[in-house]
Amino acid sequence: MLFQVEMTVDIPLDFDKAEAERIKAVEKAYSHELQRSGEWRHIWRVAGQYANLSIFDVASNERLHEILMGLPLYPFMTIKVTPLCRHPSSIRDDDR
Ligand SMILES: O=C(O)CC1=CCC(=O)O1
Repeated sequence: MLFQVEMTVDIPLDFDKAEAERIKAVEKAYSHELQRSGEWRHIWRVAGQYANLSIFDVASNERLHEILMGLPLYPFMTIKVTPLCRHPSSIRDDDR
């Protein structure tokens, strides 16, 4: 099942800088692991914003929920999820 997920990050300006950098490093490792497994298929920076547009390919809604709840930056994020399905004009074999 494919989902577009937009994550917008908002870390308060007075939040401890070293702790923020630590959380971002853990977030990066978490993301890398899921990208290697294939569940986090794409991640793009939204130009001009501390936000990303990502594509997830997961087995269920519950699995997506589990992944998003596990994001180390989750407490600082606004998340928008859009379910996707194959477009009839797509020529890509992996657009399921
Ligand atoms: O910087 C972001 O957009 C938040 C984020 C998600 C995965 C990651 O490595 O950073």
